[in-house]
Amino acid sequence: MAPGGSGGGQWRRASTTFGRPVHGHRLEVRDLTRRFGDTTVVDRVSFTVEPGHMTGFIGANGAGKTTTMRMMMGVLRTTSGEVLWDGDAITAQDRVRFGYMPEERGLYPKQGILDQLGYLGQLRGMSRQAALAEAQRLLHHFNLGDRVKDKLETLSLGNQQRVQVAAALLHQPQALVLDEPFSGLDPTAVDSMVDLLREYTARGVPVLFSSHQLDLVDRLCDAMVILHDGRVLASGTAEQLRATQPKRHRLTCSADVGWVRDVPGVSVEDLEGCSAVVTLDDDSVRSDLLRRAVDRGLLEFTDLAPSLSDIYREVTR
Ligand SMILES: Nc1ncnc2c1ncn2[C@@H]1O[C@H](COP(=O)(O)OP(=O)(O)OP(=O)(O)O)[C@@H](O)[C@H]1O
Repeated sequence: MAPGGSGGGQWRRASTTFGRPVHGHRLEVRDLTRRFGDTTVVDRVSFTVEPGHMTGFIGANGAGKTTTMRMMMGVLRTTSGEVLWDGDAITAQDRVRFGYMPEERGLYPKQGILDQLGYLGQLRGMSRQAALAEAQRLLHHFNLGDRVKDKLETLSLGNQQRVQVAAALLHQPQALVLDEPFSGLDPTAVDSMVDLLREYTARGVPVLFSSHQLDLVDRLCDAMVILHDGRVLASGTAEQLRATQPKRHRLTCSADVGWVRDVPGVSVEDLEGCSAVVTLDDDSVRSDLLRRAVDRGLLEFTDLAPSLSDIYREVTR
């Protein structure tokens, strides 16, 4: 993903996700801004959700994620900036083909879930029969196959959440914009939701979802956008983001490694007995450090790849 946007009309070229070629659509926001009164809550936000990329949208409470997603979906007016679909200004017709799970959810508590999903599918242009068939498939996937006649309000909150996600997926959407789809789900429900979303990314569907669950974002995402006080602090694929971080290494010797503090060009992040986590000013420091370590019984010197959660903590510090 290219922070700050990229040229339009390039979506047909293949992009690669973990070596897997993917064709599909690309969803982009450019300089998106929203003010409420004198307060700017989304400030020139730019990022791209590439075809087939599961993109995590993360940031503290109030960072502006929901406001950004609402503008992307056209349910909230932008103050300035634009949303692009395959490089062109997005239209209402494009958005009809999106799957959107809003923060406020929006299904009727007192209506049977299959009935309700069938109706929603029809609103989105499906035949009733096709909508019911797809709704049943999705409900079955979420282990709700025996609850299809129940009213939404009789389901547990986690199960209601699954039905809300099914509603967003019903019409074979070409893009997914999901506001905290994993909140309140148990680990099994998370896994089955992940499986389902991967069906979409495998077909090239760009998926943007917000979450506070950094471990999950780490496990699931091809790319990430980090928002802080309405601004994008970092965005890109996991690989691109990792490349921006200082390289950390674990050094372990057969005796105490306190001496490592005195090696020029070495910064110690953590030290406990025979083991330390260090960063090096540059690559030339490595041979000096290793020479000294060999003299002191070197057991291990390994590169530590930062997790996306580490990157998040680093850039929002
Ligand atoms: N209609 C509104 N009028 C005034 N301020 C608003 C309005 N909607 C949102 N805000 C403010 O915009 C800021 C961003 O809110 P938003 O809901 O987009 O954040 P968020 O990142 O989704 O947070 P959370 O993780 O808590 O859901 C907040 O300070 C919020 O109070």
